[in-house]
Amino acid sequence: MVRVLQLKNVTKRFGKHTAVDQLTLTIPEGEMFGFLGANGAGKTTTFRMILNLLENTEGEIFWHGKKITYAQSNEIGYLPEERGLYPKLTVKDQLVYLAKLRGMAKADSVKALKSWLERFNITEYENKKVEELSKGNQQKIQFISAVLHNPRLLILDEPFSGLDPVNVEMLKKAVIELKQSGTSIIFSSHRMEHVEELCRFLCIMKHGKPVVEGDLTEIKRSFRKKNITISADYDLTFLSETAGVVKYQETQQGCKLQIASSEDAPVVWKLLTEKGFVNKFEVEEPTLNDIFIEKAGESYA
Ligand SMILES: Nc1ncnc2c1ncn2[C@@H]1O[C@H](COP(=O)(O)OP(=O)(O)OP(=O)(O)O)[C@@H](O)[C@H]1O
Repeated sequence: MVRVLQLKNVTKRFGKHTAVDQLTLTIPEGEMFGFLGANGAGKTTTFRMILNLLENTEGEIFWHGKKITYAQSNEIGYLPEERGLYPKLTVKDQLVYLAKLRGMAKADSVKALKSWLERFNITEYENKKVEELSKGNQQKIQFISAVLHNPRLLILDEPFSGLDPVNVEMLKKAVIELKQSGTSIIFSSHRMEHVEELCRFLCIMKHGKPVVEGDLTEIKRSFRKKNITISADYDLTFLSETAGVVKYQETQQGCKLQIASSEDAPVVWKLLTEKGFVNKFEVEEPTLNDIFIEKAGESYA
């Protein structure tokens, strides 16, 4: 595995407050890495240190094995959660200017911009001021500004916020294609289903430290199975009162249960079979949302 970026024992303190605490992390090349955490967990602070916008208090950050410097910022694209376009400038002037700051020749940036605008069906906005665009279209422009200079590492913080479902799919497709063409991506989002769909590796932060880290499939396997989907022709509401059942939710075909521990599953099964025929009894892997709630203590349902 080629490592595009490595953080070793990186710490950031603001006065007495430790925002990032001895963080060690590897971002593999050409993969999409989910970087998650509750509000205030230290994600943005970490991004700012990677981008050299903030100095780390302790630890080291490596780019392809060498200490990262400000020069590498040209190889990184950043879509911050706080959007930062100049409202009074036109899309073209602004994006060409930002690409120039990252070392891109004007002719190349104009060409790349036209192709991205076409791809996102917004060619008519090239010479419009940013403030004249809808929120969703501003979001697409901000995305383009992060990718226009063909970065090797792309940091996306809530890239799909404010977009309608059609545009979410459009941006998602663009992100997947960038990954397939070799761009390494750090993806931060509170939308667990997006992370689950897109990321192979992830890290969940809590109070500046990782609490879960690794390959998503392996992470899921290592968590105990606590969700059961049940379908039967008789009334299942008695399960809401059953010991070991933490959550009972009625569905069209029956119910979904969350149990306290995987040992409760055979107990539930026994109770059901005593009552009658069970059409469906499926013990499922936890969702990323379940894992997040358990480990980071916050719900994003
Ligand atoms: N410039 C600063 N000065 C002092 N404290 C800061 C500063 N920037 C961040 N912090 C603190 O550091 C902690 C981590 O903040 P950070 O913005 O990195 O969290 P986050 O994970 O990005 O949260 P969110 O999901 O809400 O964006 C918070 O407690 C925050 O208040």
